[in-house]
Amino acid sequence: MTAPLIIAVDGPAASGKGTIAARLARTYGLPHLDTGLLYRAVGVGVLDASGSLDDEAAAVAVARALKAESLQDADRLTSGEAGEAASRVAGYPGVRAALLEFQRAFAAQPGGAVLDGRDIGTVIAPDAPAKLFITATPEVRARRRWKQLTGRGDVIAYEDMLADIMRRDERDAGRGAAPMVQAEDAVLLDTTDMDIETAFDAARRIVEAARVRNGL
Ligand SMILES: Nc1ncnc2c1ncn2[C@@H]1O[C@H](COP(=O)(O)OP(=O)(O)O)[C@@H](O)[C@H]1O
Ligand SMILES: Nc1ccn([C@@H]2O[C@H](COP(=O)(O)OP(=O)(O)O)[C@@H](O)[C@H]2O)c(=O)n1
Repeated sequence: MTAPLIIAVDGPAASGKGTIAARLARTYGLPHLDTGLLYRAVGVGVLDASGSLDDEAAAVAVARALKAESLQDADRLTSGEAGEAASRVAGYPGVRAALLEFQRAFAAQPGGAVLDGRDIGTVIAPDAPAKLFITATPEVRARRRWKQLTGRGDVIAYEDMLADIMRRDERDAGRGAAPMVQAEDAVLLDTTDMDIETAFDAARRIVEAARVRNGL
């Protein structure tokens, strides 16, 4: 029996990792988990309970009680407020520990899986045969996220979006618990000058090379 095809897709905000991960999942007929949604749901859960994002115990309690229903409100979870709250609670080791098993189990499905986030290649699925680290300049990423959010009616200035993204990058890369970092064996894909189609083609070629290398 061949080993399962686990595809780990990491990278900073609005680099295009979710878009690429979803398309890879469709291409290979694999289930896909956007792990950022888990952290976003915890952040929103703390805010909804009128808790403080500085309160680690409150965030851990929300993470431990997380249910599938908490992942349904796509509009709320993809808001700028949710992204900011997510990156605040994601720094707490207790929150990460509470979400670890679910993600590991998802990655370990017999047929394989695609997961995207910040620590998939380093912590959740360190043995994944295919690992990508998707990036782009902060300016291009801010432009993409600004277009995405204003396109659905959110009101935000590009300059504020850029500041949000840079602050979140710094927090995600600088934290002690599972910081955002390219895994040693991940392939870097810089999508700054690529449209979605070009970026996806490049990602698919990276996965194809990994399949050949691993006999999958
Ligand atoms: N290469 C690209 N060129 C232009 N827009 C892109 C590209 N990749 C993704 N996008 C768009 O940018 C936004 C953020 O992409 P997404 O995949 O959600 O990023 P991430 O998961 O890294 O936060 C989406 O609106 C998406 O359609
Ligand atoms: N595997 C993951 C996924 C997300 N996160 C955190 O959750 C926040 C939101 O993640 P996301 O992937 O939904 O964010 P975007 O890249 O889509 O903006 C990130 O800024 C990280 O702080 C994490 O710590 N680990």
